[in-house]
Amino acid sequence: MTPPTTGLPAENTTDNNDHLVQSDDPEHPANLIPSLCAKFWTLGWVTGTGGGASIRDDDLVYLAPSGVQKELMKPSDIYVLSLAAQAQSLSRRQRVYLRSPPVYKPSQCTPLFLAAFTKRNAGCCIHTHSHWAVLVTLILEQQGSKEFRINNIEQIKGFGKGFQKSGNLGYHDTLVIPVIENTAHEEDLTEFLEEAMDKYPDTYAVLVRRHGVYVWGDNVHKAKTQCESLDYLFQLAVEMKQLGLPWITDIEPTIPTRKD
Ligand SMILES: CSC[C@@H](O)[C@@H](O)C(=O)COP(=O)(O)O
Ligand SMILES: [Zn+2]
Repeated sequence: MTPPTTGLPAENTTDNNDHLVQSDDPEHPANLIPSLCAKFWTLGWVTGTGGGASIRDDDLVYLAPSGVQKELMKPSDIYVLSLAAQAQSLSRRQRVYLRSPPVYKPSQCTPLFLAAFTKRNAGCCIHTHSHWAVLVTLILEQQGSKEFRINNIEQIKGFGKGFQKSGNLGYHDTLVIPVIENTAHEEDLTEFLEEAMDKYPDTYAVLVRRHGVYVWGDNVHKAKTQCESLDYLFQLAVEMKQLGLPWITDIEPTIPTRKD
C-alpha cells in the first residue's frame, strides 16, 4: 500500500524518522499514548475507535492514527509532527508529519489537539467519549445551557486555576466547563473549540454536545488527573441530577475554630 503523503518535500520523505517512535522508555510519548489509551478503554473513554490522546514533547507532537482500536495501538502506529514546521505550512489543513505509519490516516482530532498545544502550551490533550460527559451535555441541552458549573465538591481541587496561573481551584470555587455543539466532521469542531478557549481562558476542558470532552494539561500527569477528576464530577453530576440535587450550592466558606 502507498504510504500517505507526508507534506514534506520529496527529498525528505525517504527517511520516515522511525527512530522518533522507538524507545525502551515507557514514558516516551510513542509508548505512553498506546498504554494510556489501553487504560482509557477500560474506563469507556475510547471505546469503538472514538476518543484518543496526543502528547507534545517540546516541538514534537505525537498522534494516533484515525479509526483504529485505540486500546490496541503500538508505538509503530504513531505519527509525529513538528509544531514549528506546521506553523510555517502555508495551509492550516495541510499537516507536516516528520514520521507517518505506513497504512493509516492521522486522527481526525489532530487540529483540536494542536489547538491545545499552540493556544495553551499544553503537554498532553485527551479526548474521551465518556458516557458521563455525553450525559452532562444532554442534561445541559434540556436546560438550554452552554456551560457546566459545579461547586462545593472536593474533587474540584483536582483542577489548576487556569492558564499561566499557579495553584489549584479550591473546594468553594466554581468549576466552569464550556459546551460547544457537535459538527458532522471532527475537524470542523476546531474553530468552536478555539472560540471557547478564547472565551474561557482558564478552562482546561471543553465539552462537545452529544459527543464527549477534550481535556488538556501542562503535562501528561496533569491532563490525565484533570480528565479523571472531570469524569468523576460528570458522573457525580448525573447522579445528583437523578436525586434532584443541585450542582451549585451557596455553602459559605467556614473558618474552623480550635477548641484548646
Ligand atoms: C466512533 S468514530 C469517532 C470519531 O469520529 C471521532 O469522534 C473520534 O473521537 C476519533 O477520531 P479518530 O480519527 O479515530 O482519532
Ligand atoms: Zn470524538
